[in-house]
Amino acid sequence: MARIDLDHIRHAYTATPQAPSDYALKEVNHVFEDGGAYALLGPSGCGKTTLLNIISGLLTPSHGRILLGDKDVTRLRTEDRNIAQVFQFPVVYDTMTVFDNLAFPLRNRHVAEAEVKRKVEEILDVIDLRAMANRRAQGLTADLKQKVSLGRGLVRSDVSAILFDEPLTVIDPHMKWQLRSQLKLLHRQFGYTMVYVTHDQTEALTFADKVVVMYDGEIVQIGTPAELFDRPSHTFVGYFIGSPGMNVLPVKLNGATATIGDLQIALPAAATVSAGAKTELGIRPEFVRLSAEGMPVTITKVEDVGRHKVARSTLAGQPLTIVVPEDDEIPSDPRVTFAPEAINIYADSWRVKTEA
Ligand SMILES: Nc1ncnc2c1ncn2[C@@H]1O[C@H](COP(=O)(O)OP(=O)(O)OP(=O)(O)O)[C@@H](O)[C@H]1O
Repeated sequence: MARIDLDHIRHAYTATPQAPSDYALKEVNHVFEDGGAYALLGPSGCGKTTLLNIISGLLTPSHGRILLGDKDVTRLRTEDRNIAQVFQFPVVYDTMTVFDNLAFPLRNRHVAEAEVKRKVEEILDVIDLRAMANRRAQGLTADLKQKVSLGRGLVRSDVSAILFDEPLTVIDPHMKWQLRSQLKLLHRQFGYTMVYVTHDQTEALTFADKVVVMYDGEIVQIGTPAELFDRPSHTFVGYFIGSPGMNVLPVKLNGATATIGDLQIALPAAATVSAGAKTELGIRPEFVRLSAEGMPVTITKVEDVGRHKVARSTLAGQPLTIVVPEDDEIPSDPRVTFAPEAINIYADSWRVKTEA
């Protein structure tokens, strides 16, 4: 396995890009560590597939270099990059048996037949298809075929990285969870470098050690699920991760005080921002406390979602979502306080350090 070095990568699909908006990838300059499990997460069109295709070699970036380990592979074809790929839809050889499909990448590299057998049987257990090993792939359902594709991606242990492009799209919902757990287990066992594209946050958060959040052609944060939840680097991360997403309120800043309308909110420490920046305060609905004390809110709607209630309200004319513990009553004169340690401050959408 190898680390993946994305060295000032930019990509435009147009021949003569000029404005930043001409670039599907604006500037990606990050390292994916050897043996890390990374999920590329972001909304449709943010550039996930473009980045994955640049790593795999299906696409050559307009600018920048890509290194696998110490080797510059920017100009190498996919076949010469030593990576395994699993796509959204199954790629199997219909006339071959399930066993032979899995054995194919190994036999292609002249692995000894005893080792082929050992490895294929191990993978058959992972994808739970041992009973079908001798069946032709042709007659299998789409989700079984996709399991075979997944297995083929996992069968070689000498690859630099394994890339997955929304591989569970065609898999039954209850199977998805099982396969995801299996992938995670395999990752722990063998230490593969894995990059997994998805637009599903549950899938990303359960699969990956590090989630790479992309937005509008940029990586806006790489972090553990906890880091993305507690300290979103960009307001988009706050909004995209978590359900409901983070509240983002326009505020004026003065040292360690944020002002919204006539209300003042004490910050854990002073936030320094450049003059003229758009300043906002982020607070997750879980850390807004509804009480008899604090800043007055107007509750507009309460949704009971089982484990807790979600109250939609307005604070100084701005929308504010509050997570209310299931057994708590909504007070008749509702007020809120913000847990100070859970407050994040943003200048032009990027987080500003406020820790003392
Ligand atoms: N072959 C192409 N030619 C021109 N533009 C493209 C091409 N492929 C992608 N794009 C554009 O590049 C941007 C990024 O697309 P990309 O497919 O990488 O996003 P994505 O995050 O993978 O989206 P999705 O989740 O929908 O697959 C989009 O604006 C898309 O329209």
